[in-house]
Amino acid sequence: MTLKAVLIGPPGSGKSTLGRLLAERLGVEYRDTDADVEATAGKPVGDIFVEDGEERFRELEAQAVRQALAEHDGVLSLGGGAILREATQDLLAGHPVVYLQVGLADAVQRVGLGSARPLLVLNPRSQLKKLMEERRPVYERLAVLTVVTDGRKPVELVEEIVEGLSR
Ligand SMILES: Nc1ncnc2c1ncn2[C@@H]1O[C@H](COP(=O)(O)OP(=O)(O)OP(=O)(O)O)[C@@H](O)[C@H]1O
Ligand SMILES: O=C(O)C1=C[C@@H](O)[C@@H](O)[C@H](O)C1
Ligand SMILES: [Mg+2]
Repeated sequence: MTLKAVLIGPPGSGKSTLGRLLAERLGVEYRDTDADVEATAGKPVGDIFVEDGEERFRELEAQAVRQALAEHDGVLSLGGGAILREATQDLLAGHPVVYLQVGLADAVQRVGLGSARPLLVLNPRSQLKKLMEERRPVYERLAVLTVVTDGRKPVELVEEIVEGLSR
């Protein structure tokens, strides 16, 4: 078995939600680098940001992506900012990378006002807008398939991914 899909996109694009559903649909294992980092650090992503800093989180994240790409068969969802590291961008070449695109309105609605996302604690709307604008070119460049998720149901999106990757 080989890696079936790597999901990338900003917070709220649905990487974790669709990743789980896609893996179920394909009958393969699901893995999420945010969960891998939390397991390694022994604490939630938010606590790593606060106690150790974003740089430390990015270091752990880069290692988690490297390890997952080397050993995981199935569907892999990346943390929203994992693609910022050049080494990670290089590692993703040749993999079935799917960019989950989402507009600001839907993304804001989906992430809500919860504080589980450390980068969005202060003024989530403007933080999200800035982050999405900065990252969009990277997401687009790395993807072999782009799926527009606004107003679409997760189950429909999973079918679109399966179809898009089989072409
Ligand atoms: N297509 C969709 N339509 C409506 N709600 C959605 C959709 N996709 C995801 N959601 C909801 O949006 C929220 C965020 O989704 P999810 O956690 O999957 O995003 P993520 O891309 O993994 O974010 P992060 O980068 O923070 O890990 C969840 O509450 C989820 O149920
Ligand atoms: O977009 C980001 O930079 C992040 C997204 C989440 O998946 C987590 O990896 C963390 O909250 C940072
Ligand atoms: Mg997620």
